[in-house]
Amino acid sequence: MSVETIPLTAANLTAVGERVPVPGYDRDAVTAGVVHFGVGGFHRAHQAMYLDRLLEEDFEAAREYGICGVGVLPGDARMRDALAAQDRLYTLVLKHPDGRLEPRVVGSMVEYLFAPDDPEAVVEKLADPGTRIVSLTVTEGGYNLDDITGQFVTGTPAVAADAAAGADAGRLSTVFGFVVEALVRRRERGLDPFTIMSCDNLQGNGHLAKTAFAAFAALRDPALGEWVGENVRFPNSMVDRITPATTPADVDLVAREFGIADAWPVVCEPFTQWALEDAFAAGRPPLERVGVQVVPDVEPYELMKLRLLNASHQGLAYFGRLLDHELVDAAATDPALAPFVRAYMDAEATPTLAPVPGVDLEEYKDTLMERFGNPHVRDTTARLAAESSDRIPKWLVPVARANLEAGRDVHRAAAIVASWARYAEGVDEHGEPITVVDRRQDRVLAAARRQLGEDPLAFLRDRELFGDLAENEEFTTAYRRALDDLHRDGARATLERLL
Ligand SMILES: NC(=O)c1ccc[n+]([C@@H]2O[C@H](COP(=O)([O-])OP(=O)(O)OC[C@H]3O[C@@H](n4cnc5c(N)ncnc54)[C@H](O)[C@@H]3O)[C@@H](O)[C@H]2O)c1
Ligand SMILES: O=P(O)(O)OC[C@@H](O)[C@@H](O)[C@H](O)[C@H](O)CO
Repeated sequence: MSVETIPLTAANLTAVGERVPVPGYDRDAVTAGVVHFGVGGFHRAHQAMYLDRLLEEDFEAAREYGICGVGVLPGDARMRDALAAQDRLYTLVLKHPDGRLEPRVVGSMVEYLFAPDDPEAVVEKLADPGTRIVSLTVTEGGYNLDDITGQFVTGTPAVAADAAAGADAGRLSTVFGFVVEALVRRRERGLDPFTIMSCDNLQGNGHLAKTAFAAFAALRDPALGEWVGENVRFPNSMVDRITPATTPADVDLVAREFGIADAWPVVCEPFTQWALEDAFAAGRPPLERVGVQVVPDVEPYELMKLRLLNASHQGLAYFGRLLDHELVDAAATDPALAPFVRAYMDAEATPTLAPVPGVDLEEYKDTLMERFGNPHVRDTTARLAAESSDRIPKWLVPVARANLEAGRDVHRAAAIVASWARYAEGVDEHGEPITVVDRRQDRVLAAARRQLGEDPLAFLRDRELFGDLAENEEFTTAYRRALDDLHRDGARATLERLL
């Protein structure tokens, strides 16, 4: 028997609350002290969920830390419209491995601004005395840093245009332009700067954010760059919760299972973790009360997560697709791929890690394999294989480099890079096209094709992605062998040999 769906809005919350848990706190009394750039699936499954939990458990401590989401890209108009129609409420559905669904309506986002509609409003929101934290999930590429030099890339057209626009807010379009102009206005008005909190999957995400924002500010005025570097705090963090892109099937599921009409719910795994450096200038919510690990040094947590989880995701992505797996759980339980990924974790990633306080790495890896294998999350190998050129250099290449320096084995990391090169040829093992989604798509595809001709290491020669790995004989031998095997025998036989 189907029940009539209730549109998710603030006015309907009592009725919705008879079907799923909803905020029990007074959302009208929540003010937005956190401005978040990059309101996608992950932010809504993670930071917004923790703040919602805190609002529920300790309203007085949290009420000034509601969220104002900001979208700066044209594609964010969809999020603007979806959230506007439902008073910034959305349903978060945890998908347990046994099939159980755990829904909750999250209420911590109380404002949303679409920057192209009114750029000045974004700057003024940031400059508002009530804004204490500016958080970011703008993807790995969003920091605009050169992978080799680590320097901010000043020549990107949007960045150059924002630097030239300066205080003319109407012409701003990047996160750098908005945030730096707001910092200038705060300084002029005698207000303390806010804290900039990166929640992207980057090692030293706070340090990298500092490099990027200080360098952008220096483009406007070198003294301003120094001031940002010296006066703004940038906590590092490790964030974790596997959150696939929402599909139309998820929208249907929320309507069918819970009777809620939600244009853009979020689905994710039940696991969640956030290790956060306690480095806030203008106050912070007591997130430790809702399970966040507030620690003095985040680096061991970051390295553990990026090298075991995210780099293993790269191991699952290309081999998985070449084995015809659309879904990550199928890739992660494939009898040829699962032991390969686990062997990469054990033999190559783990030796590069320092002990992590309170974590048993063997248990952590067991849990990862279980998380990858959760059949209900329905994460896709296509999601994991997108933007490879932002991911492989940041997560996997550092593992290979550390092992080469220590004289340890690198053949599994080399094989994962080879699987990316094979994938980037754009054709699968049945001759069907593979759609490569990457901001450096042209370059990557061209290198993969060149490699099929006269130069077998053409793909690896991109120094921006791989540094000098193409000159390392141990790495190139393993890489060429894996690639030759992939071409001659296919992914399954290659994985079997690698074991
Ligand atoms: N999805 C996950 O499982 C997960 C888990 C941990 C961390 N993360 C981090 O969160 C990031 C976003 O993941 P998601 O799943 O929410 O993706 P998503 O595609 O759902 O959302 C990304 C958001 O970032 C915005 N964005 C992208 N590039 C930008 C730029 N250059 N400037 C400003 N905004 C930009 C987009 O407009 C969108 O709003 C990841 O790149 C990763 O660093 C994701
Ligand atoms: O989202 P990205 O681009 O950083 O990377 C893809 C996945 O590896 C990532 O989203 C993981 O699912 C996530 O990091 C789990 O916490």
